[in-house]
Amino acid sequence: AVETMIVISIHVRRLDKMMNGSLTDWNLSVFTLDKMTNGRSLTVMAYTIFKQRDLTKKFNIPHATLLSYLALVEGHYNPMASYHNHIHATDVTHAVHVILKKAPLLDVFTDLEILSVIFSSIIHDVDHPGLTNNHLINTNSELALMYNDESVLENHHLAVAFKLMQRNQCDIFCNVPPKIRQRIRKMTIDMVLATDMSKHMSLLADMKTMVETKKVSGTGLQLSENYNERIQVLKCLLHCADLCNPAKHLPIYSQWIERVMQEFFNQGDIERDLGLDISPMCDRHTASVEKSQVGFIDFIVQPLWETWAELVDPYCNDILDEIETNRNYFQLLSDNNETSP
Ligand SMILES: COc1ccc(-c2ccn(CCC(=O)N3CCOCC3)n2)cc1OC1CCCC1
Ligand SMILES: [Mg+2]
Ligand SMILES: [Zn+2]
Repeated sequence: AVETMIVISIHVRRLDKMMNGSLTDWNLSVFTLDKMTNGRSLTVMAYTIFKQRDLTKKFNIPHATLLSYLALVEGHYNPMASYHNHIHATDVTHAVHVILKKAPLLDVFTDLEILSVIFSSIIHDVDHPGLTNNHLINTNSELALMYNDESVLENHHLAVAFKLMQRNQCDIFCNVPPKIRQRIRKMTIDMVLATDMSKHMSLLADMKTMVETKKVSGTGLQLSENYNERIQVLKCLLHCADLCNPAKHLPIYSQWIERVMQEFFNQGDIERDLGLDISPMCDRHTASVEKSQVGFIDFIVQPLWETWAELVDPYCNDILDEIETNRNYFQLLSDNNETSP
């Protein structure tokens, strides 16, 4: 473990130097970062963000404890999952960090809220089996049995993350007063449970309601002290970051598509072998990758990011433009596949 710490701190220093400033570059390639850090991109990214935001000092987090916990969590992401592995967590953590740096959010959230949403992004898919909630439910899995079919994966990610914190020298909140610890835990549970796709439509509806009321005030984002209002925005922030692939340059976005389809097709293969109905977009023999992405963007990603832009950050147009560019690219591919045999 000691040599891990030394190696990681070398990467952190190198990353800090190399990335200082460009860590807020939306189109940073986490794939390159992961190669550079020998598969430790989550620990290096998270540690660097904690340092840059002074969270270790503000919450009295011992450095060795932070590194131990981050390395432990990173090691509990599933390397066999082509999409839901530690690199996806690096990507979402990085996206949360960059979104929080956007002008209209700079003075909105407290240090506690910032710590909580960054912590949530780090752990939000830990020990993901590379299968969907529906699959786990339909196959009577241990996880579905454990969580009574309700947000099965998301409950599991949370339980694993907090369980790992009980390991020796891994309690990063050891110097945080109990009431504050409880508040971090509550916010983290609320945010990670909200990454369950089955909550997407209600989350979006609540966000649209906020946009309506906010339009009345007409200023930038003014949040009240009300917990429910504040956590609402943080849930959307993490959900947007979780669904940020179509908002990236095509070479990056394409790698994520390859990975998620590999995971989906693997699930479809299992379902075919079990004689179950094959989940939507999971049949490698019939799925249209391009058409699926156009639908994903039109029905989920674009409406979400458009609402986010209205609520939080009118200057989100570069992200909305990227989503539209990517959408049109896959629409074109899909049309061509139709015409040419
Ligand atoms: C790069 O492509 C994707 C990137 C991310 C997602 C995606 C959807 C929902 N989430 C949030 C987590 C979740 O609930 N999932 C995880 C994915 O599987 C469905 C349950 N993430 C889907 C993507 O493509 C799908 C395959 C063709 C169209 C949709
Ligand atoms: Mg998830
Ligand atoms: Zn995720």
